[in-house]
This record gives sequence, C-alpha cells and structure tokens, in this order.
Amino acid sequence: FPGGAPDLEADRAALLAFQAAVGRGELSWDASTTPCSWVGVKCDGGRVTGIRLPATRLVGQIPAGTLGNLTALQVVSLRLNALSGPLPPDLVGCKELRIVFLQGNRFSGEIPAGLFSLDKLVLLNLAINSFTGGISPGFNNLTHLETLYLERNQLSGEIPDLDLPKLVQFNVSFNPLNGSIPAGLRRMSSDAFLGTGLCGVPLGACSPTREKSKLSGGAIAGIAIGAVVGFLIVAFLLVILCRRGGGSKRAAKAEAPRKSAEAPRMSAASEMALRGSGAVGNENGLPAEAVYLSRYGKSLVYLKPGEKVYDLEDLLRASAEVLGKGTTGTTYKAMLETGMVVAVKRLKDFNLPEEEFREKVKAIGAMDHQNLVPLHAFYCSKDEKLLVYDYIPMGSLSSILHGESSSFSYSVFMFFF
Ligand SMILES: Nc1ncnc2c1ncn2[C@@H]1O[C@H](COP(=O)(O)OP(=O)(O)OP(=O)(O)O)[C@@H](O)[C@H]1O
Repeated sequence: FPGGAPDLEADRAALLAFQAAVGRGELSWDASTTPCSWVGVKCDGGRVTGIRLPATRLVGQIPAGTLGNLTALQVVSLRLNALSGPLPPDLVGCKELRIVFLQGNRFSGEIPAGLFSLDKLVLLNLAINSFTGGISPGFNNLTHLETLYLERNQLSGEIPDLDLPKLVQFNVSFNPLNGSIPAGLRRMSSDAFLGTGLCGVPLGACSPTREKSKLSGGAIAGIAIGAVVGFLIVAFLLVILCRRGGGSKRAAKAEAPRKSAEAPRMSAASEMALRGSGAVGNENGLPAEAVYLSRYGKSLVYLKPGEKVYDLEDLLRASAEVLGKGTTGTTYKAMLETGMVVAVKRLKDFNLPEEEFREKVKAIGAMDHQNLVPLHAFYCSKDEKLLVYDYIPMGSLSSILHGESSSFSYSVFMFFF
C-alpha cells in the first residue's frame, strides 16, 4: 500500500479510485467527508467492510488498486451495472470477503484463480456475465460456500467433481458445459443445469456418444488395441476348435467302415429302444429307417399272410422299454406310432443256421393255442434275430407267483425251441 498501512485512509483512496474508474459522475461521494458516510459504503471498526451499489449505472473495467485495496471488505454488491472486462486480479487481497454480488454485468475473461483463495466466501454470484473458460476445481477451496451462481455465462468444458458440503444453492445453467454431472452436484435441482450439454442425474442419462466424448485419446487407443487383441484370441480359438472338429469328423469317417462292419452285432431291438429314447443318432444323414435297413439288409417276415400292420420302419420309430430278460434274450415293449403295442424279443447267442431258424419260427408261428402268445413276425440275419409277439399287458407269471401282482388272470408261456 503506497502511502501507508491499510486503514480507513487507504480505503478512502481505493474508493475514490474506484469512483473515478467506473463512477462516471453517478457516485456523489464527497472526498472531504469520511467514506463511512458515503452512499453504498459501510464501515465497521474504522474500516470499509461493505460496498452496496446495485443498479447504479457503473460502467467500465474495475482497475487494480481499487476494490483490491479494501482489505477489510466483507460484502460487495455491484449487481446490475455495466461493469466489464476481467475481475481485478488484486481481489485476492480482500481476504475477508464473504458475500459477492456481481451478477448482471459485462464481466469477461476467466474467473481469476485468486478468487479461490478467498476461503471465507459464503456467497458468490457471477451470473449473467460473459465469463469464459472452465469451472475450476479451485472452487473446492471455498469450503464455506453455500451459494454459487454461475448461470448465463460462457463457461465451457466439464464440471469438476466439486465437493462443497455446505453448498445449497447452485446454478450453472445456460453455459456451454458438457460431460456428466459430477456426483457432488447430483443433489441439486435439474434447473441448475438447464441449457447446458450436461447429462446424468438429475438430468437424463448420458448417451453412449456423450460417454465416448469423455474418453481420452489414450483410452480410445487402449480400447482399440484391446478389441483387436480380443478378436485375434477369439479367431485363434475358433481355428483351434474347427481343426479339432475336422479331426474328430475325419476320425469318425475313418471309423465308419469299422462301425458298419460291426453293425450286424448291434441289437435291432435295443437300437430301436435307443432310438425311441432319442439316444441314437443317424449317421450319414439318412432317414433312420434307411440306416436300419442298410445295416440289416432284410425286412420283417410276417407269419400270417395279409396281417402286415407294421414293418421294420415302424418298429424302428417305436418307443421301447425293456420288459425283462430271459435265458434266450431280452424282451422289449415297443409302442408304434400308430398306437399299436407289440413285444419284441431279441434272441442272443443263437447260432442256429439262418435257414433252419426260419423253418422253426414259421412252425411256431403256425401254432394256435390259448396258452401261447401269438407270434406275428420275425427278423433274421446272421447276427440278429428278432421275434415280434402280441403284447400281453398283464405282467409276468413270475410276479404272480411271487405275489408281486394280483391282477394277473392267466399265464403266459412262450416256448422257443
Ligand atoms: N408278449 C409279451 N407281452 C408282455 N410281456 C412279455 C411278453 N413276452 C415277454 N414278456 C415279459 O418279458 C419278460 C422276459 O420274457 P422272456 O420271454 O424274454 O423271458 P422269460 O420267458 O421270462 O424267461 P426264459 O426265456 O428264461 O424262459 C417276461 O418275464 C415277461 O414279463
């Protein structure tokens, strides 16, 4: 302070300089009287502590050495004037400032960093001006701030994560801001963010495009590299899998002749049972019955002429379950698609020559006795022999004899050879 320590005289000089710079004859301050008596000036303890000059037609830029020299200033209200230019950088000297009303002027430039050292600020209203630049994280220094109005300026960029626990009044609407609203400000009303490019609570959700715009060049490059690496890994795995699939197909093809050589040893009835349960697939892509016939080469022989009501294909498609095992083989219950149910007995280890077997079975089929279950058809190949009977739905003699069932009304005897 040229001229001495900060005191009322220094305040007087600062006010007169202010009057000269922006007063334009509108301020009728009498330099011969104490500044504490001037319009709009408030003193406390022999110092100027307040200036209230709202809508006083003040015009122009506030120079350094004016307000900045009022080191005891606590309240300044210069709202609704025509003050312009940047805020004086020496405002940083007003360490006692608590309340600042500068809204409704033509201030421009960035909000000076010195402002963020005024840590007694409770209210800061810079709205309706032409401030530019970003909103500084320096606001976080103003821990006593309860009101921050910055609406209707030209502030741009993203809002930093402001953590001001006492802040209850906040407005940045109608500024070209963007990005998502930081967590510390999401408790504010949506009106506080109107007319901006901001998103997220309390406004609508951020679109992917907006989120993307938050990514730095490095992050985008990282994502791109990650995507390429991921694609290569997936492609590599696919190639491995395809090769393995091809390998197993080739192995299956190589095995196919061996399988068909073994085919006669397969049980037609058990295959039927498996097909009935869906457990057997159809290699070669042929219809199931074609596979069956190609394996067994022959068809059913019906013992009573004109009685053919089903054929091998029907048996093949039938669902089947095991009824029981005897000394000569296993008997299956086969449910045809027509609803007809038959019993199919698969003879095992039956080494009778094929011709002889046919003759004997035909002889049995010709028998007609009340105690004999009618034999309807048979199938015979070198390795597979099947007998198709009426299905008797009343259980077995064994279960009757051993008391497992009481509904059995008559005995079933099937004699083979
Ligand atoms: N036509 C049929 N209808 C209903 N169930 C049958 C029929 N034929 C056989 N079964 C059931 O299948 C089981 C097995 O019969 P299968 O003829 O294979 O042997 P088994 O006659 O019991 O014994 P073994 O062959 O030693 O004399 C029988 O106990 C019976 O319960």
